[in-house]
Amino acid sequence: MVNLRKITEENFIDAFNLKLGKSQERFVSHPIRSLAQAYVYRDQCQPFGIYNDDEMVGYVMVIYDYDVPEYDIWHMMIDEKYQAHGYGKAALEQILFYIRTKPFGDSNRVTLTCNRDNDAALALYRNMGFKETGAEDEDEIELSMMA
Ligand SMILES: CC(=O)SCCNC(=O)CCNC(=O)[C@H](O)C(C)(C)COP(=O)(O)OP(=O)(O)OC[C@H]1O[C@@H](n2cnc3c(N)ncnc32)[C@H](O)[C@@H]1OP(=O)(O)O
Repeated sequence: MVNLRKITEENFIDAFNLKLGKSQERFVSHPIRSLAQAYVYRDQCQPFGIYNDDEMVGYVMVIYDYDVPEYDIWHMMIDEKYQAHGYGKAALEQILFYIRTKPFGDSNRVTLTCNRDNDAALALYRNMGFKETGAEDEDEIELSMMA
């Protein structure tokens, strides 16, 4: 069963060892880089390992933007050998459940950006109810929903 676990000293090496497909590396920062950013934003974000039972199969970070305010989903990835097993969809449901607990502040708005060529991720987000906001930055388009 898919579950989220906070990144701690117990599991950060497992996050370091997650692998993207070669063609996917341009779509998302690897957890190593993401965790460096998580340190910078440590008062407003939570990085998670995505688990199937006790096995780490992916990674994601939730960060609160106090200026909007809104919750943002950053750097979501499923290890290439575990993709297309339903883990991404199940993890996204868990992420929205976490955001509904409003861990950093009072907003139901959830936003992410995704490369316009990333068909798999765009299908996942659109199926979950995310809609384009019209904002874009180079190859990244912004999508948003109310949790
Ligand atoms: C905000 C951001 O972080 S954007 C960056 C997103 N991350 C990446 O691009 C990293 C590389 N990709 C991945 O890690 C994964 O492919 C993810 C996270 C996008 C999806 O995770 P997966 O576990 O593979 O997806 P899962 O098996 O749960 O499928 C969920 C939906 O995604 C879509 N999908 C998954 N794989 C594909 C594919 N190869 N082609 C098209 N659509 C796909 C489908 O809509 C699918 O739903 P369905 O099975 O009901 O049709």
